[in-house]
Amino acid sequence: MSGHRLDLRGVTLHLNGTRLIGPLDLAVGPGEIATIMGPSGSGKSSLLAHLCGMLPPAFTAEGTVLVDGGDILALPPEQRRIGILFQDDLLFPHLSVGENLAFGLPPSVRGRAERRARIDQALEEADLAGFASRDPATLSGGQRARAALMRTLLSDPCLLLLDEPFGKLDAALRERFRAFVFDHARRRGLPVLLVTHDPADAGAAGSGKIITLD
Ligand SMILES: Nc1ncnc2c1ncn2[C@@H]1O[C@H](COP(=O)(O)OP(=O)(O)OP(=O)(O)O)[C@@H](O)[C@H]1O
Repeated sequence: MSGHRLDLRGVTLHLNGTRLIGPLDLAVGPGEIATIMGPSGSGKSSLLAHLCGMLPPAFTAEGTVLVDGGDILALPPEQRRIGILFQDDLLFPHLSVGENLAFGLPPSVRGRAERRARIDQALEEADLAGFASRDPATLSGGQRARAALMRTLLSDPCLLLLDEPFGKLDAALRERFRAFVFDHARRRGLPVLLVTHDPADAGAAGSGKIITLD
């Protein structure tokens, strides 16, 4: 299968000079989902922030992060082509659903018609055809969650980071949205790092790659 690969080599984080994480070694192949678990404060979100180039100043880091064999830590954050999804969908409330999705599109996608076509296709894939002009507040939790994922995927990422994205959804919705996210990651060949407290998420991920921080 074509797609992207993530390799963490000796990734270590220190917080105020004390080791918090690592050294971590992990290889995640195209469409594979690795799970990061561990108690509150163990550094799960900080690991994702490090990959994105958003680590707060109290932290220092060592090790290498390769995407498709290239060292992404050498790149500025905006060039790393990372998609991230949080527990809160973070849709902008003052913009329509379509305008929210437009934020995901890279500037290289030019022209009104092309941008509109990409957004409409994403909405269709998310079972949200015709929702472009809707106010996000009028969507159900599941619809908002799917719109947020599509906004992330429109940026054409090489890597998907998920920080408890299923945490606030009720059980039935959680399972459906999880399957939706995993399916999209697999079809696009995206390696995924999933931060979760729920062992059921790790089971559903199916890779058996579970990193437990302590
Ligand atoms: N901006 C910051 N400056 C200093 N320390 C921070 C900062 N952000 C987080 N920390 C500390 O870093 C440690 C790891 O936090 P992090 O949010 O990565 O943990 P987590 O495992 O994601 O926790 P949770 O499950 O509660 O979200 C904690 O001790 C936290 O207090």
